[in-house]
Amino acid sequence: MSWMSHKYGAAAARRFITSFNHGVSLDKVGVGMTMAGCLALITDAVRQGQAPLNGSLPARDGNANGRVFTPEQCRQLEKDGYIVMDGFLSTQQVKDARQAIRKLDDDYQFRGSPYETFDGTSSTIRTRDRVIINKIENHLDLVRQHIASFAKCLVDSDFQGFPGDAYLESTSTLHMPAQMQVSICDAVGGIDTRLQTVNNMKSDNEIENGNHRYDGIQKSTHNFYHEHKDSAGADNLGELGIIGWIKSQHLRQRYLTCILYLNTDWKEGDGGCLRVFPTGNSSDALKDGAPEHVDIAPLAGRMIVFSSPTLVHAVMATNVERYACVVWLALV
Ligand SMILES: O=C(O)CCC(=O)C(=O)O
Ligand SMILES: [Fe+2]
Repeated sequence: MSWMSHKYGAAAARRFITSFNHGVSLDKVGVGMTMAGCLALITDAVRQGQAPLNGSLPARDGNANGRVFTPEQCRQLEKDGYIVMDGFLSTQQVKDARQAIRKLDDDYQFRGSPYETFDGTSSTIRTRDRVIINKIENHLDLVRQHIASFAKCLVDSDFQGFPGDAYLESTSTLHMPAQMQVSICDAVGGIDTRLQTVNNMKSDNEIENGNHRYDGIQKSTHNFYHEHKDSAGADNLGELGIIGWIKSQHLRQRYLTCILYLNTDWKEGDGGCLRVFPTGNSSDALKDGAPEHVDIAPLAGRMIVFSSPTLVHAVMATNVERYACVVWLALV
Protein backbone atom coordinates (compact mmCIF):
# COMPACT_ATOMS: atom_id res chain seq x y z
CA MET A 1 0.00 0.00 0.00
CA SER A 2 1.47 3.38 -0.86
CA TRP A 3 1.58 5.87 1.98
CA MET A 4 -0.36 8.34 -0.11
CA SER A 5 -3.38 6.08 -0.04
CA HIS A 6 -3.44 6.09 3.74
CA LYS A 7 -5.65 8.61 5.41
CA TYR A 8 -2.74 10.29 7.22
CA GLY A 9 -0.74 10.31 4.01
CA ALA A 10 -3.64 11.82 2.12
CA ALA A 11 -4.13 14.44 4.82
CA ALA A 12 -0.44 15.27 4.68
CA ALA A 13 -0.64 15.60 0.92
CA ARG A 14 -3.57 17.99 1.27
CA ARG A 15 -1.64 20.01 3.85
CA PHE A 16 1.29 20.04 1.48
CA ILE A 17 -0.75 21.52 -1.35
CA THR A 18 -2.32 24.11 0.94
CA SER A 19 0.92 25.21 2.51
CA PHE A 20 2.68 25.32 -0.84
CA ASN A 21 0.05 27.75 -2.09
CA HIS A 22 0.84 29.99 0.84
CA GLY A 23 4.56 30.10 0.07
CA VAL A 24 5.94 27.88 2.87
CA SER A 25 9.55 26.87 2.16
CA LEU A 26 10.05 23.62 0.30
CA ASP A 27 12.45 22.02 2.78
CA LYS A 28 9.92 22.43 5.62
CA VAL A 29 7.30 20.89 3.40
CA GLY A 30 9.67 18.04 2.58
CA VAL A 31 10.37 17.32 6.26
CA GLY A 32 6.65 17.48 7.01
CA MET A 33 5.85 15.09 4.23
CA THR A 34 8.55 12.65 5.28
CA MET A 35 7.29 12.72 8.86
CA ALA A 36 3.70 12.25 7.77
CA GLY A 37 4.78 9.39 5.54
CA CYS A 38 6.66 7.70 8.40
CA LEU A 39 3.71 8.17 10.72
CA ALA A 40 1.39 6.66 8.14
CA LEU A 41 3.69 3.65 7.74
CA ILE A 42 3.96 3.09 11.48
CA THR A 43 0.24 3.56 12.08
CA ASP A 44 -0.48 1.07 9.35
CA ALA A 45 2.06 -1.40 10.75
CA VAL A 46 0.56 -1.11 14.25
CA ARG A 47 -2.90 -1.73 12.82
CA GLN A 48 -1.67 -4.85 11.02
CA GLY A 49 0.25 -6.04 14.07
CA GLN A 50 -2.86 -5.85 16.21
CA ALA A 51 -5.35 -7.03 13.63
CA PRO A 52 -5.73 -10.69 14.65
CA LEU A 53 -6.65 -9.64 18.18
CA ASN A 54 -9.28 -7.08 17.26
CA GLY A 55 -12.52 -8.31 18.73
CA SER A 56 -10.74 -10.88 20.88
CA LEU A 57 -12.14 -11.98 24.22
CA PRO A 58 -10.32 -12.77 27.42
CA ALA A 59 -10.51 -16.56 27.45
CA ARG A 60 -12.21 -16.51 30.86
CA ASP A 61 -15.28 -14.98 29.18
CA GLY A 62 -15.73 -18.00 26.97
CA ASN A 63 -18.17 -20.82 27.48
CA ALA A 64 -16.68 -24.13 28.58
CA ASN A 65 -19.79 -26.14 27.64
CA GLY A 66 -19.36 -28.20 30.79
CA ARG A 67 -15.94 -29.33 29.65
CA VAL A 68 -13.10 -29.75 32.12
CA PHE A 69 -9.38 -29.77 31.63
CA THR A 70 -8.15 -32.27 34.20
CA PRO A 71 -5.11 -31.80 36.48
CA GLU A 72 -3.47 -34.75 34.65
CA GLN A 73 -3.92 -32.97 31.33
CA CYS A 74 -2.49 -29.78 32.84
CA ARG A 75 0.63 -31.61 34.05
CA GLN A 76 1.01 -33.26 30.66
CA LEU A 77 0.77 -29.97 28.78
CA GLU A 78 3.25 -28.29 31.16
CA LYS A 79 5.71 -31.18 30.95
CA ASP A 80 5.59 -32.12 27.25
CA GLY A 81 4.69 -28.72 25.80
CA TYR A 82 1.75 -30.28 23.94
CA ILE A 83 -1.37 -32.34 24.47
CA VAL A 84 -3.68 -34.32 22.19
CA MET A 85 -7.42 -34.49 22.93
CA ASP A 86 -10.02 -36.38 20.94
CA GLY A 87 -13.76 -36.07 20.47
CA PHE A 88 -14.08 -32.30 20.27
CA LEU A 89 -16.65 -32.46 17.48
CA SER A 90 -19.41 -34.92 16.64
CA THR A 91 -19.41 -36.78 13.31
CA GLN A 92 -22.18 -34.48 12.10
CA GLN A 93 -20.30 -31.33 13.14
CA VAL A 94 -17.21 -32.51 11.28
CA LYS A 95 -19.32 -33.25 8.21
CA ASP A 96 -21.00 -29.83 8.33
CA ALA A 97 -17.71 -28.00 8.81
CA ARG A 98 -16.09 -29.87 5.93
CA GLN A 99 -19.01 -29.06 3.69
CA ALA A 100 -18.79 -25.40 4.65
CA ILE A 101 -15.09 -25.41 3.80
CA ARG A 102 -15.68 -27.09 0.44
CA LYS A 103 -18.29 -24.48 -0.38
CA LEU A 104 -15.86 -21.67 0.43
CA ASP A 105 -13.25 -23.38 -1.71
CA ASP A 106 -15.68 -23.74 -4.61
CA ASP A 107 -16.36 -20.02 -4.27
CA TYR A 108 -12.60 -19.32 -4.58
CA GLN A 109 -12.43 -17.93 -1.08
CA PHE A 110 -9.17 -19.61 -0.18
CA ARG A 111 -5.85 -18.04 -0.92
CA GLY A 112 -2.13 -18.47 -0.36
CA SER A 113 -0.77 -18.46 3.13
CA PRO A 114 -0.55 -14.99 4.68
CA TYR A 115 2.59 -16.10 6.42
CA GLU A 116 4.80 -15.16 3.61
CA THR A 117 4.86 -11.42 4.17
CA PHE A 118 6.79 -10.59 7.23
CA ASP A 119 8.44 -13.30 9.21
CA GLY A 120 11.48 -13.59 7.02
CA THR A 121 11.80 -17.36 7.02
CA SER A 122 8.16 -18.03 6.39
CA SER A 123 8.10 -18.84 2.72
CA THR A 124 10.20 -21.85 3.56
CA ILE A 125 7.71 -23.08 6.17
CA ARG A 126 4.46 -23.49 4.34
CA THR A 127 4.20 -25.01 0.92
CA ARG A 128 1.19 -25.01 -1.30
CA ASP A 129 -1.52 -25.06 1.28
CA ARG A 130 -4.19 -22.43 1.14
CA VAL A 131 -5.93 -20.69 3.92
CA ILE A 132 -8.92 -18.63 4.76
CA ILE A 133 -9.07 -16.47 7.82
CA ASN A 134 -12.09 -15.48 9.78
CA LYS A 135 -14.84 -16.40 7.39
CA ILE A 136 -18.00 -16.03 9.39
CA GLU A 137 -20.01 -19.09 8.61
CA ASN A 138 -22.17 -20.94 11.10
CA HIS A 139 -20.55 -24.34 10.94
CA LEU A 140 -17.07 -22.91 11.15
CA ASP A 141 -18.04 -20.56 13.92
CA LEU A 142 -19.12 -23.62 15.84
CA VAL A 143 -15.63 -25.08 15.45
CA ARG A 144 -14.24 -21.83 16.77
CA GLN A 145 -16.60 -21.96 19.74
CA HIS A 146 -15.33 -25.41 20.64
CA ILE A 147 -11.81 -24.05 20.73
CA ALA A 148 -13.07 -21.12 22.82
CA SER A 149 -14.63 -23.55 25.27
CA PHE A 150 -11.30 -25.30 25.59
CA ALA A 151 -9.59 -21.93 26.23
CA LYS A 152 -12.06 -21.15 28.98
CA CYS A 153 -11.58 -24.47 30.75
CA LEU A 154 -7.82 -24.13 30.47
CA VAL A 155 -7.96 -20.74 32.18
CA ASP A 156 -10.24 -22.20 34.89
CA SER A 157 -7.86 -25.11 35.47
CA ASP A 158 -4.66 -25.14 37.51
CA PHE A 159 -2.45 -24.95 34.42
CA GLN A 160 0.82 -23.34 35.55
CA GLY A 161 2.37 -22.39 32.22
CA PHE A 162 5.63 -23.65 30.76
CA PRO A 163 9.00 -23.62 32.51
CA GLY A 164 10.36 -20.10 32.70
CA ASP A 165 7.36 -18.35 31.18
CA ALA A 166 5.21 -15.67 32.73
CA TYR A 167 1.78 -17.28 32.46
CA LEU A 168 0.89 -17.27 36.15
CA GLU A 169 2.94 -14.36 37.42
CA SER A 170 2.20 -11.84 34.69
CA THR A 171 -0.81 -9.59 34.64
CA SER A 172 -1.37 -10.66 31.05
CA THR A 173 -4.54 -12.48 30.13
CA LEU A 174 -4.97 -15.35 27.76
CA HIS A 175 -7.04 -14.08 24.84
CA MET A 176 -9.21 -15.93 22.41
CA PRO A 177 -8.76 -14.07 19.12
CA ALA A 178 -11.76 -13.33 16.98
CA GLN A 179 -9.97 -15.05 14.15
CA MET A 180 -9.60 -18.65 13.16
CA GLN A 181 -7.47 -19.91 10.29
CA VAL A 182 -8.76 -22.77 8.19
CA SER A 183 -6.31 -24.51 5.90
CA ILE A 184 -6.63 -27.02 3.10
CA CYS A 185 -3.59 -28.92 1.98
CA ASP A 186 -4.04 -30.75 -1.33
CA ALA A 187 -2.91 -34.32 -1.85
CA VAL A 188 0.54 -34.89 -3.29
CA GLY A 189 0.54 -34.61 -7.07
CA GLY A 190 -2.90 -33.05 -7.31
CA ILE A 191 -3.45 -30.33 -9.87
CA ASP A 192 -6.06 -27.77 -9.08
CA THR A 193 -6.85 -25.86 -12.23
CA ARG A 194 -9.12 -23.57 -10.24
CA LEU A 195 -6.02 -22.05 -8.70
CA GLN A 196 -5.40 -20.33 -12.00
CA THR A 197 -8.59 -18.39 -11.45
CA VAL A 198 -7.58 -17.56 -7.91
CA ASN A 199 -4.32 -16.35 -9.33
CA ASN A 200 -6.10 -13.85 -11.50
CA MET A 201 -8.28 -12.49 -8.76
CA LYS A 202 -7.26 -9.56 -6.66
CA SER A 203 -8.88 -8.65 -3.40
CA ASP A 204 -7.96 -5.74 -1.15
CA ASN A 205 -7.10 -8.21 1.53
CA GLU A 206 -4.68 -10.00 -0.71
CA ILE A 207 -2.93 -6.85 -1.71
CA GLU A 208 -2.82 -5.61 1.85
CA ASN A 209 -1.30 -8.82 3.16
CA GLY A 210 1.05 -9.09 0.23
CA ASN A 211 0.01 -12.69 -0.21
CA HIS A 212 1.55 -14.92 -2.74
CA ARG A 213 -0.91 -16.29 -5.23
CA TYR A 214 -0.55 -19.74 -6.66
CA ASP A 215 0.54 -20.15 -10.23
CA GLY A 216 -2.12 -22.80 -10.72
CA ILE A 217 -0.08 -24.83 -13.17
CA GLN A 218 2.38 -26.66 -11.02
CA LYS A 219 1.55 -29.91 -9.36
CA SER A 220 1.34 -29.86 -5.59
CA THR A 221 4.46 -31.88 -5.08
CA HIS A 222 5.32 -30.15 -1.82
CA ASN A 223 2.47 -30.20 0.56
CA PHE A 224 4.15 -30.24 3.91
CA TYR A 225 5.27 -27.64 6.44
CA HIS A 226 8.90 -27.45 7.32
CA GLU A 227 9.82 -27.52 10.98
CA HIS A 228 9.09 -24.29 12.80
CA LYS A 229 7.78 -22.69 15.97
CA ASP A 230 4.58 -20.67 15.69
CA SER A 231 5.83 -17.44 17.17
CA ALA A 232 9.42 -17.71 16.05
CA GLY A 233 10.68 -15.46 13.31
CA ALA A 234 8.75 -12.56 14.85
CA ASP A 235 11.43 -11.51 17.30
CA ASN A 236 14.34 -10.95 14.99
CA LEU A 237 14.34 -7.19 14.72
CA GLY A 238 17.50 -7.21 12.60
CA GLU A 239 15.92 -9.41 9.98
CA LEU A 240 12.41 -7.94 10.03
CA GLY A 241 13.26 -4.27 10.25
CA ILE A 242 11.27 -1.97 12.50
CA ILE A 243 8.13 -1.93 10.36
CA GLY A 244 8.08 -5.72 9.95
CA TRP A 245 8.64 -6.09 13.67
CA ILE A 246 5.70 -3.85 14.51
CA LYS A 247 3.52 -5.68 11.98
CA SER A 248 4.34 -9.02 13.57
CA GLN A 249 3.30 -8.07 17.10
CA HIS A 250 0.46 -10.58 17.07
CA LEU A 251 2.92 -13.36 16.26
CA ARG A 252 4.98 -12.52 19.35
CA GLN A 253 1.82 -12.66 21.47
CA ARG A 254 0.99 -16.22 20.44
CA TYR A 255 1.13 -18.41 23.51
CA LEU A 256 -0.82 -21.57 22.70
CA THR A 257 -1.57 -23.08 19.32
CA CYS A 258 -4.90 -24.94 19.16
CA ILE A 259 -5.48 -27.05 16.05
CA LEU A 260 -8.73 -28.89 15.38
CA TYR A 261 -8.68 -31.41 12.53
CA LEU A 262 -11.52 -32.41 10.24
CA ASN A 263 -10.11 -35.44 8.42
CA THR A 264 -12.77 -38.11 8.39
CA ASP A 265 -11.74 -41.71 7.74
CA TRP A 266 -8.05 -40.89 8.03
CA LYS A 267 -5.94 -44.05 7.78
CA GLU A 268 -2.28 -45.03 8.01
CA GLY A 269 -0.69 -44.05 4.72
CA ASP A 270 -2.78 -40.91 4.27
CA GLY A 271 0.11 -38.90 5.72
CA GLY A 272 -0.36 -35.34 6.91
CA CYS A 273 0.65 -36.10 10.51
CA LEU A 274 1.73 -33.28 12.76
CA ARG A 275 5.29 -34.16 13.78
CA VAL A 276 6.35 -32.66 17.09
CA PHE A 277 9.89 -32.50 18.44
CA PRO A 278 9.70 -32.30 22.24
CA THR A 279 13.48 -31.93 22.62
CA GLY A 280 13.66 -29.15 20.03
CA ASN A 281 16.17 -31.12 17.93
CA SER A 282 14.59 -31.29 14.50
CA SER A 283 17.38 -31.96 12.05
CA ASP A 284 16.11 -33.79 8.95
CA ALA A 285 12.65 -33.17 10.34
CA LEU A 286 10.64 -34.70 7.51
CA LYS A 287 12.84 -37.75 6.99
CA ASP A 288 12.48 -41.24 8.44
CA GLY A 289 15.58 -40.84 10.56
CA ALA A 290 14.47 -37.58 12.19
CA PRO A 291 15.52 -37.20 15.84
CA GLU A 292 13.12 -37.92 18.72
CA HIS A 293 9.64 -37.00 17.56
CA VAL A 294 5.98 -37.93 17.86
CA ASP A 295 3.71 -38.18 14.80
CA ILE A 296 0.11 -37.22 15.52
CA ALA A 297 -2.54 -38.18 12.98
CA PRO A 298 -4.91 -35.32 11.97
CA LEU A 299 -8.06 -37.23 12.94
CA ALA A 300 -11.50 -35.66 12.71
CA GLY A 301 -12.52 -34.04 16.01
CA ARG A 302 -8.97 -34.23 17.39
CA MET A 303 -7.53 -31.13 18.98
CA ILE A 304 -3.83 -30.58 19.54
CA VAL A 305 -2.70 -27.81 21.83
CA PHE A 306 0.92 -26.75 22.18
CA SER A 307 3.27 -24.02 23.27
CA SER A 308 3.53 -21.60 20.33
CA PRO A 309 6.90 -20.06 21.20
CA THR A 310 8.71 -23.26 22.10
CA LEU A 311 7.38 -26.42 20.46
CA VAL A 312 9.10 -27.28 17.19
CA HIS A 313 6.73 -29.00 14.79
CA ALA A 314 6.32 -29.86 11.12
CA VAL A 315 3.54 -31.28 8.95
CA MET A 316 4.31 -34.41 6.94
CA ALA A 317 3.26 -34.56 3.27
CA THR A 318 -0.35 -35.53 2.89
CA ASN A 319 -1.75 -38.06 0.41
CA VAL A 320 -5.34 -36.90 0.88
CA GLU A 321 -6.94 -33.49 1.04
CA ARG A 322 -6.21 -32.30 4.57
CA TYR A 323 -8.34 -29.90 6.64
CA ALA A 324 -7.18 -28.07 9.75
CA CYS A 325 -8.57 -25.17 11.83
CA VAL A 326 -6.09 -23.19 13.89
CA VAL A 327 -6.55 -20.61 16.63
CA TRP A 328 -3.59 -19.05 18.38
CA LEU A 329 -4.41 -18.07 21.96
CA ALA A 330 -2.55 -14.90 22.82
CA LEU A 331 -1.06 -13.73 26.09
CA VAL A 332 -1.75 -10.01 26.12
O1 LIG B 1 -2.02 -27.96 10.07
C1 LIG B 1 -1.30 -28.32 11.00
O2 LIG B 1 -1.37 -29.45 11.49
C2 LIG B 1 -0.26 -27.38 11.56
C3 LIG B 1 -0.23 -26.05 10.94
C4 LIG B 1 0.89 -25.22 11.44
O3 LIG B 1 1.87 -25.69 11.93
C5 LIG B 1 0.77 -23.77 11.35
O4 LIG B 1 -0.20 -23.26 10.76
O5 LIG B 1 1.65 -23.07 11.88
FE1 LIG C 1 2.82 -24.20 13.09
